[in-house]
Amino acid sequence: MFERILVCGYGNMASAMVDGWLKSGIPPHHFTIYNPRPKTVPTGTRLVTDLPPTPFDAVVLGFKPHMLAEMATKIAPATNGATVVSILGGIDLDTLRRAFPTAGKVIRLMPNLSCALGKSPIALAGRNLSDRQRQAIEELARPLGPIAWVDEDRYDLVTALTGSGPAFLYRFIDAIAGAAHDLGLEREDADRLALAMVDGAADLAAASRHDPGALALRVASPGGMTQKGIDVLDDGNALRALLRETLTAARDRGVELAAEARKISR
Ligand SMILES: NC(=O)C1=CN([C@@H]2O[C@H](COP(=O)(O)OP(=O)(O)OC[C@H]3O[C@@H](n4cnc5c(N)ncnc54)[C@H](OP(=O)(O)O)[C@@H]3O)[C@@H](O)[C@H]2O)C=CC1
Ligand SMILES: O=C(O)[C@@H]1CCC=N1
Repeated sequence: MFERILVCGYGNMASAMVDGWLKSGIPPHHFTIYNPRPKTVPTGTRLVTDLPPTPFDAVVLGFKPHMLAEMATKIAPATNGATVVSILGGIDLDTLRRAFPTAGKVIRLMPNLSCALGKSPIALAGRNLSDRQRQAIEELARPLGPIAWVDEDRYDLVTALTGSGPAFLYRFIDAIAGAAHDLGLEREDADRLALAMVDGAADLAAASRHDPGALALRVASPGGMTQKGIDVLDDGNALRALLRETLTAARDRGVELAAEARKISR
């Protein structure tokens, strides 16, 4: 188990992870949070604006991918012998290893914001890990949500699905509420009803023995209202095609981010 954890960069994602870890019962004094500008951090964690000279078991990279080269130099001493855990979209294991040559192991961990509730799928990738190292990583990841080890050649696709996915879903909720408003509902009512509908539908899908495709058929009575709406989404495979394009664009941006980081780190 990692006990001395340095979190580098404390923005939207890293703060959601710390919230998830604290909610799971990990003692707050395990966390040192490094951010160049002061931030409000949870009680009992330690905020530093300069890196302390103390060693760490794990260093979580919570900054933006384009900062990798600058940060690698800055935080190098803290990564000596530590497990580096990167949430940086697109940045591959080879680039991370070049950036942190004295780290113990380098791991990719892809969360989403739901890890604050312990409900984010967590994609993991790493190489040549002993059983003990795997176990330590899994113990760190599990409080944030269900974990899956992923081959690196599919990692950007998984990132598009589970890391970026909440943004696509939020857009869907916003769009269906917006459409209901366009057709005559008060916007506030439409927002509230759309969110409650998604909340219940997601819970039901998670608890159901039926897959979402089959559940859709259980909603749609033959010859009824829902089927007419589904026909619009299915016409020319419109929804599926739009989402394939969406995931492709997000996935391919990961490849570009990795290429940009490799250029900088040479
Ligand atoms: N947002 C999301 O849902 C997800 C994000 N990610 C990944 O998480 C990472 C962070 O994204 P996100 O949280 O959205 O971005 P944010 O902009 O919210 O967070 C970035 C953080 O880095 C800090 N920072 C800036 N400069 C430095 C520095 N020199 N040293 C240390 N910290 C610094 C910023 O501090 P300040 O605020 O003071 O500028 C900020 O706290 C990215 O690599 C992204 O790919 C992965 C999965 C999902
Ligand atoms: O937008 C991004 O690049 C990151 C990766 C997944 C979610 N946010």
